[in-house]
Amino acid sequence: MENRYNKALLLCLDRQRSDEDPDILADELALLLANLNIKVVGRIDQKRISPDPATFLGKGKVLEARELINLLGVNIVVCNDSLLSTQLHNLRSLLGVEVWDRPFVIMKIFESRAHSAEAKLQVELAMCKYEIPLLKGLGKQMSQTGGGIGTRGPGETEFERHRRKLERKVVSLQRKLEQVRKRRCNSRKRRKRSNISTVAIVGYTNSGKSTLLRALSHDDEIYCADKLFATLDPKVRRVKLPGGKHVLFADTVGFIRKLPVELVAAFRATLEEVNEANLLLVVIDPLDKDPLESLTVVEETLKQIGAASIPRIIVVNKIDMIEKDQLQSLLERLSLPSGFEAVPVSALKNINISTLLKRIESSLSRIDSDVKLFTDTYKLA
Ligand SMILES: Nc1nc2c(ncn2[C@@H]2O[C@H](COP(=O)(O)OP(=O)(O)OP(=O)(O)O)[C@@H](O)[C@H]2O)c(=O)[nH]1
Ligand SMILES: [Mg+2]
Repeated sequence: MENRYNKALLLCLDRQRSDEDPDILADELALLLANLNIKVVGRIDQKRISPDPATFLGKGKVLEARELINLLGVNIVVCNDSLLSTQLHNLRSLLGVEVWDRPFVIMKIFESRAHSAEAKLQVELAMCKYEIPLLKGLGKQMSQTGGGIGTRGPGETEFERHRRKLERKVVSLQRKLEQVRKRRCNSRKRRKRSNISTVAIVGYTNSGKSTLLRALSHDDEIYCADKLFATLDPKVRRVKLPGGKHVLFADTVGFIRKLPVELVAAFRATLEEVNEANLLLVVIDPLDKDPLESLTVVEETLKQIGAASIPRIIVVNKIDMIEKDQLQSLLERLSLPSGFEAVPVSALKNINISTLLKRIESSLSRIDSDVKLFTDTYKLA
């Protein structure tokens, strides 16, 4: 776990877009950093339509940041958005401390959680893909300014050499991951042949997906924890539904606002499990600052990975933690935009799990009969 840095200053750009609440984004970034044992000690905000191309926030705000860094003993600055290579390196040299952006923070957490060979490969690929564009142009910039960051850094050729090394590594990692994809693809094909339906459990990170898999499968070995991205090696469990039919429940890697594209691409092998599911359980955490906005993020990510058209059941989890009227109002707010009826449960306290199983069973049989109707019509045509 990263502990070289422990006191962070946030640089927050408020683009004033209605779908982005700057406070939610900043609080979430602080939580992400807390998962790396880094404490946020200060925050600088700026309302701007777009970031400053050279320094992310404007020059005045960067000077303000420099003062705060000295005053508060900050050793890392974190921006609440993606940084371009120029912005990253300018900020590092102007502020004199390490600078990260939000995608990098998420990748550092993934890196710290990756234990299996497959998860490690996927995170390594994402890291390389993230680093390459940051190195592009840096060599030129360094040679023009006559050195590296500060006065000592490597010159153009060294950056170029490093970039080429990373590019070769990407090719070799992609080759290895292709083998993983093929293996997973074959096991999915076997499952399909055995005619067993798969239900994927998706949702925001820490919403209780793995706990729900535990409750559905009665397998206490499944790893659950109060931390972001606890699951990077999702498990699949076979469960008997009340009517006697068996299904497979597949846990998945959690989603988050602005999940780095490099990670989505690298975790393709894992995320393909979602694409091929017959039904999705979309888990919502009512303790979230804005559960509906989190649901929108999940829906957008599902679209991004090509799983938007899979039928789904919304599962409002952790109902043991909220009042009845709070739940009622959430259920009402959910039914309108999503058009799906939601099932309230507590995965931890085993509340309403049997109702959920019945709902899953009836949804699957409806899907089966729709597929049959489609196939029969197709055969007749
Ligand atoms: N009170 C309460 N806590 C719950 C419930 N379900 C899950 N939790 C807690 O929420 C935290 C996260 O649970 P996980 O099941 O690991 O969440 P996840 O969605 O798999 O998280 P990631 O794998 O990190 O994306 C744990 O501390 C669980 O004990 C619930 O129904 N009630
Ligand atoms: Mg999990």
